[in-house]
Amino acid sequence: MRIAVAGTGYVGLITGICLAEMGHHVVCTDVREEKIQLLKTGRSPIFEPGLEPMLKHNMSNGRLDFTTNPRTAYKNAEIIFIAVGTPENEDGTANLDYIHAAAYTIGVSIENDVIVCTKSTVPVGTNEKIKEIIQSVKPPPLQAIVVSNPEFLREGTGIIDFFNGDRIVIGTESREAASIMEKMYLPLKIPIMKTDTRSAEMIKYASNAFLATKISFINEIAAICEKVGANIEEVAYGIGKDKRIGPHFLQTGIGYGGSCFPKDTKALVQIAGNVKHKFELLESVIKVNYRQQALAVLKAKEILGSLKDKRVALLGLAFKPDTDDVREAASLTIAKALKDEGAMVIAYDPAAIANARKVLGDTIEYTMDIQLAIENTDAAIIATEWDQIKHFPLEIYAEKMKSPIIIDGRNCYSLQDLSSHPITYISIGRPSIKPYKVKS
Ligand SMILES: NC(=O)c1ccc[n+]([C@@H]2O[C@H](COP(=O)([O-])OP(=O)(O)OC[C@H]3O[C@@H](n4cnc5c(N)ncnc54)[C@H](O)[C@@H]3O)[C@@H](O)[C@H]2O)c1
Ligand SMILES: O=c1ccn([C@@H]2O[C@H](COP(=O)(O)OP(=O)(O)O[C@H]3O[C@H](CO)[C@@H](O)[C@H](O)[C@H]3O)[C@@H](O)[C@H]2O)c(=O)[nH]1
Repeated sequence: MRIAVAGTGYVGLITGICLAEMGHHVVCTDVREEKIQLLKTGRSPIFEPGLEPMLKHNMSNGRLDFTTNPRTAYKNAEIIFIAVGTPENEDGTANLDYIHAAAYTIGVSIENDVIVCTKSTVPVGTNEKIKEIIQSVKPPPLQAIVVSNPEFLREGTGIIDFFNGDRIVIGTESREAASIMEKMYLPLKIPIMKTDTRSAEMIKYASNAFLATKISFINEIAAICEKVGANIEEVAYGIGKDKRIGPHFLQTGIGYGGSCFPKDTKALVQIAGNVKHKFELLESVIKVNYRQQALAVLKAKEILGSLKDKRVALLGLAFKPDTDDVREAASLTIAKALKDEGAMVIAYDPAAIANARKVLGDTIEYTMDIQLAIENTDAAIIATEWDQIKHFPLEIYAEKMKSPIIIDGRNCYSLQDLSSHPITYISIGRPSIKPYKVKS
């Protein structure tokens, strides 16, 4: 099929490249000239495992192209995917400016009947608005059928998720469009659910809200475990064995970040509020997450006293491993809090330094070498469970740090491994090892 994708961010680019890999002819378009220029040279503007080789492969076989010109992208397209951003407004609602602009450009550009398929996460009713905007510039008889097709991929495993998703949701009132979309996805052999547009839009928010709820729930249990002397790892394993609960998304830590859970939970609270429903459960999930992101610095203060002039290594900047994305990452909250306390911060990350620097500037130091990061520091805070951090030898902490104190916000190390090292180790929801008070 001939497919166009609007937006070459995490979702648009992964979707476009994977559709080309399936054998479709794909043209991706973006308003950002520098992204398109980079992509045209076969390089990916984002760090996503496996993406660049697949990009190069499909460009060289002629199935994948990039342009800043929407008319070129949409010419003769049978399906246009919208994958532009829907960031949060100050009041927590979803900002739909990019969606509306993309819809308008589609309306202006199209010259044949087309399916417009929304991958972006959008509040209920948005697809109706998209249709309205397109029709306002391109009225019938030209037909643009709008379909909601929410995306469930995770950053860092985007390609795996595209080809092995748990389900594909197709939301439309048009049987014809649903069957074309179904045919397109059929080779993936992923269960397809066809539903109405509004339910499809809601499925996306409800999925993310539920997953965020699991995380905040386990973080609450972890806080109680610390006080009653239980071990959260044992507890999460024990409850996850119950098939009705399941083992996923029960990893405790310093909270969820990323471009989706924080904004989508807030947007759903607003969506509920708009219809006079106070979503109290989700409001608490969000509150718990703020508390969780503040935890690492509180624990550092408990053990070190004042953080003024203390040198602290911040290990991990990305909101999760295998991505360069720092949007809403706990590391940013931690870095700012440490600076507010007067600490000197040196951060390590294998992929996300450039993006973190855009937010934090030169308020902290950066390095891509863990040994350099921890050298002569008073404490190390682990914010992301990169493999490079999880497998970093404990004896080197003891050797290189001024005082070997690790505050592990992602429970990277097993307590047994710690017991043979002279390290003070504070993690989340588990007993602390050799904690001692350092006089400030
Ligand atoms: N990041 C994820 O893992 C993920 C997963 C599922 C769903 N989503 C949702 O998908 C959407 C996109 O997320 P993302 O992380 O890929 O965003 P992103 O910010 O990484 O990328 C969005 C891209 O759209 C481009 N753009 C903006 N306006 C445009 C226009 N009019 N025409 C063409 N391009 C335009 C931007 O320049 C940018 O490159 C959001 O609604 C998000 O909630 C994201
Ligand atoms: O048990 C867990 C699982 C995750 N996290 C944190 O939760 C955040 C999000 O992680 P993850 O869901 O793996 O990454 P995302 O790429 O943000 O993916 C989520 O958000 C996407 C955008 O909507 C959806 O498409 C995905 O289905 C959904 O998992 C990260 O900060 C993780 O550290 C935890 O703290 N504990």
